[in-house]
Amino acid sequence: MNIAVVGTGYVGLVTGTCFAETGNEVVCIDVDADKVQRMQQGEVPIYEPGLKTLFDRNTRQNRLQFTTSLEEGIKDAEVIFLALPTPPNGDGSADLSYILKVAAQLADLITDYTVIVDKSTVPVGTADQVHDTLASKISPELFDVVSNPEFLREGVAVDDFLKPERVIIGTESQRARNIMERLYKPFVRQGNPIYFMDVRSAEMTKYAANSFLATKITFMNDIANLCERVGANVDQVRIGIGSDSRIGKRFLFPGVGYGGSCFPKDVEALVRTGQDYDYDLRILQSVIEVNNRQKRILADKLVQYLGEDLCNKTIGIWGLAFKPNTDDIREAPALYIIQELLDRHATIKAYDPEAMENIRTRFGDQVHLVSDAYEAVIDVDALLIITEWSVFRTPNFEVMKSLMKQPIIFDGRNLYETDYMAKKGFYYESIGREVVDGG
Ligand SMILES: NC(=O)C1=CN([C@@H]2O[C@H](COP(=O)(O)OP(=O)(O)OC[C@H]3O[C@@H](n4cnc5c(N)ncnc54)[C@H](O)[C@@H]3O)[C@@H](O)[C@H]2O)C=CC1
Ligand SMILES: O=C(O)[C@H]1O[C@H](OP(=O)(O)OP(=O)(O)OC[C@H]2O[C@@H](n3ccc(=O)[nH]c3=O)[C@H](O)[C@@H]2O)[C@H](O)[C@@H](O)[C@@H]1O
Repeated sequence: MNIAVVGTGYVGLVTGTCFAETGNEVVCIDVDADKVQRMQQGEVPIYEPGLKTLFDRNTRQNRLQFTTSLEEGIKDAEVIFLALPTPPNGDGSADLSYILKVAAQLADLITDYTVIVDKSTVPVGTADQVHDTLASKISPELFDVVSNPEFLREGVAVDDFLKPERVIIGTESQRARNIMERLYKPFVRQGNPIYFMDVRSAEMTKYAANSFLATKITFMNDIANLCERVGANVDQVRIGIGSDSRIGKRFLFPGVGYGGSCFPKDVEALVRTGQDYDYDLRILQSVIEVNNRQKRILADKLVQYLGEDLCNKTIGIWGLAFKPNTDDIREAPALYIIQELLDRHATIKAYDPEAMENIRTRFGDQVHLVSDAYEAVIDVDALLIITEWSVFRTPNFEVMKSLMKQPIIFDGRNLYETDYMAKKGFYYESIGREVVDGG
């Protein structure tokens, strides 16, 4: 099938590449000329495990192409995926201008029946707006607008796309349904379902899923903070509740708050949708509040221990990306923690396996970026662990102790056993567990 994907970010590029992998002819379109040129020259502009292999294979076989021209890109397309940004407006609502602008452009270009797919995360009613935008210029016979929200996670995006637990397709058109089914069949071979539903339910499913997951994490962060106060260990509590299949083991890891380009904006946008319909989503309002507090918790712990003024202190940081296996720093807790430390005049040394370029763009030389984890602890007064990259899980603590000015660790991801850290001679604070002082 001929497919066009508009927007080649994390979602668009993975979507386009994976559809090429199953034999479709895919053209990816982006307004970022530099990005398009890099992709045309064989460079994958984002870090996403497994993507490069698929990208190379499909570009080599000419099933995956790139252009800045919408007109050229959609020329033969039966299906056009919109994988465009939907960033938050000032009031928390989703900015639909990217989507509606492209929809208006498509209205001037479509001449044969085409399925337009909202792949971006968009509020309930957006597919109707896209439909109306097109219908203001061309006959509704010439297109259907489908909602097909994406559930991939960054860091495992290719795997998630190739083996989705479910595919959600919102459409009332049998013709569009048949086309979408044909497209997705290769990905649901293992018996995972495609759920067809009405467009508004599909749009709502995406926000409900992200908001539920954000709530689950935030609930655990709240419980963790209480565990610290009552002398319980949140890791044991997590195992204790997670073995109840009604609760489930996954997404119960407490930490430094959820970040990323989606949970924060999507929870805000759903609250906003509630307000638009005179309904207060009170649980989600609390989730936002608790998460904002949690993002600063590691800095708060540090300040409580080392004092308010950090001007003569050097702080090491391990992990800058909002989660492991990505270079993405959008809404990463590290951004908030770094800003807090800078406001308190600390010197910062930081290491992340993939996200340092993005941090450099954001903070310039205010943060000393170093080339490995051990370098980031040389002469530091304390180390903060913000992202749970595998490389941080079993470091040589003897070497660390010899390099650090003081053996003090604030671990936002509970990577180590507290008893062990005490035995190794560290002052060690983590999330929802006892503080130990082996010094
Ligand atoms: N990043 C993720 O893990 C997931 C994101 N989503 C949703 O998917 C959508 C896209 O997200 P990302 O891929 O992360 O965004 P992104 O910001 O990484 O990529 C968007 C791309 O669209 C391009 N673009 C902007 N205007 C354009 C135009 N007029 N024509 C062509 N290209 C244009 C940009 O240059 C950029 O390359 C958002 O709605 C997001 O909420 C959904 C599931 C997962
Ligand atoms: O709509 C989206 O963009 C995507 O948002 C999330 O994916 P992603 O943001 O890539 O990453 P997650 O693995 O969900 O992690 C999000 C945040 O929650 C945090 N988290 C996650 C799990 C956990 O147990 N604890 C925890 O603090 C992570 O550290 C991270 O900051 C969802 O998991 C995807 O299903 C969805 O498609």
